Amino acid sequence: MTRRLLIVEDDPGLQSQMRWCFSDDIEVALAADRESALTALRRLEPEVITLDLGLPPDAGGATEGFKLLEDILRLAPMAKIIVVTGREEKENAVKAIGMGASDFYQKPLDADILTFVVNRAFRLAELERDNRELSSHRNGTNIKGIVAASSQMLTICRTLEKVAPTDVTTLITGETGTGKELLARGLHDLSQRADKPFATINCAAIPENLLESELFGFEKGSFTGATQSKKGKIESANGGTLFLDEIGDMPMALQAKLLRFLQERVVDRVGSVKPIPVDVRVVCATHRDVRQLIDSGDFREDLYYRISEITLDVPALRDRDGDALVIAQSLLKSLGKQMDRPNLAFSEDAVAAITTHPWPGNVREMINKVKRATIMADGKRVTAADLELSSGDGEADDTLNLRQVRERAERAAIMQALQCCQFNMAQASRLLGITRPTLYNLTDKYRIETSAESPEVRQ
Ligand SMILES: Nc1ncnc2c1ncn2[C@@H]1O[C@H](COP(=O)(O)OP(=O)(O)OP(=O)(O)O)[C@@H](O)[C@H]1O
Repeated sequence: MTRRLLIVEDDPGLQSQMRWCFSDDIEVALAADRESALTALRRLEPEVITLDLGLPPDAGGATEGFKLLEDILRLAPMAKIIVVTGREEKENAVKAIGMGASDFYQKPLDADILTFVVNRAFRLAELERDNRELSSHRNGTNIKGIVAASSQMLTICRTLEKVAPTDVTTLITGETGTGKELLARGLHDLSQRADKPFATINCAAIPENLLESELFGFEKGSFTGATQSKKGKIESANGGTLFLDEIGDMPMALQAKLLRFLQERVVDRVGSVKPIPVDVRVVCATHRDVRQLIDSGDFREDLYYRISEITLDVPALRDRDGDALVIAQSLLKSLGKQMDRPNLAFSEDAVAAITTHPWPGNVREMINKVKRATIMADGKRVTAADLELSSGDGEADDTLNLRQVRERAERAAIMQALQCCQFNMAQASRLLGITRPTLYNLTDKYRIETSAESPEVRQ
């Protein structure tokens, strides 16, 4: 890959001396003032810039150089800037480093030292780039099954990774299908309890009269039909994690019993007076607004404080910037493989529809739609109609602001171009009419996978 260097120097003699310090494998652009430097910056997108602070109209001072430094830091924050100063200008060099320059070089020119400093800056830029690529390939998270690119979801994942090794009782809230159960499993998998049981109980799915014995177990003869004693879910999770799904639907009478368990860490089986100590980590989830349930008298406030030592509020899919498309791509890939239809790709109208649909059923709704589309698609293109979505145009949310609209359109166009070119960056950048470095910057910005090998979604 060609390295690109911008030399900003107003002295023509020094310009050509510096130019000849670098071999052919470095593409060099020269600029003698702020304006031409900014033009070259946009055109070349250099990884490294040498910047003489003494530029016209203040060739004897450094005001113009500092203004340019600020511009570059704003326009190309990843570029490595080496400020070039005179012997007596140590203070300016220190100030420039403080502002964000990565290194400085003092005149008079010494070819060996200059090439050394510049090569070191290139190396640093490359390492940082590799690092960014690695973290985007890691898909930003260590949580199995979670595909996420949005800052909203990545923040949740980072918090979860911190909370997982502790034993704090965690409440996960969010709309249906947002991934609460997946995150609860993630908490378990990343904890020291990972090789112990993960027991789940859905408090809304079990009739009230059975829930108590399901949770706490029962002794033989404690009720008609109890022909032998049985452990409850809490006991069966001993050593591991107990996941109480839809905790907001737990009947009041049981809430009191659960509270006692959380306080004393013993269970009383139905029909027994002998408390049994149990060591479990408790994770709860609900799609309901627990505060409202407390206000309406349907949920105990003291229990709420017990279960929400840490709360993770999982945002709806429509509120995560860019996740819908990344998850849809991942689903298409894994479902395509499962259904023996590899190499399926979304058409332009499908990309637009995925990005603008509000996804009231969140990822679960998306799984159903992509599954259907994988079956229905003719040829290799999956259209909005295959997904049973209208094609996006005119459907955009009224609340969208111009920046969001622009970003969504930009992301959709990039995804489309990458798919058309089988993720060949050079071809995709030509198709989009931008330079390859710009395309890399945009894929970094939107955390778009730049290879066809994107991670997969579990169903
Ligand atoms: N970020 C994600 N990446 C990939 N798959 C996801 C993601 N979030 C959820 N899923 C998938 O979506 C489906 C629904 O997720 P999950 O059951 O965890 O949601 P939930 O919030 O617990 O739903 P509910 O409230 O209805 O119980 C699952 O198949 C899950 O694997």
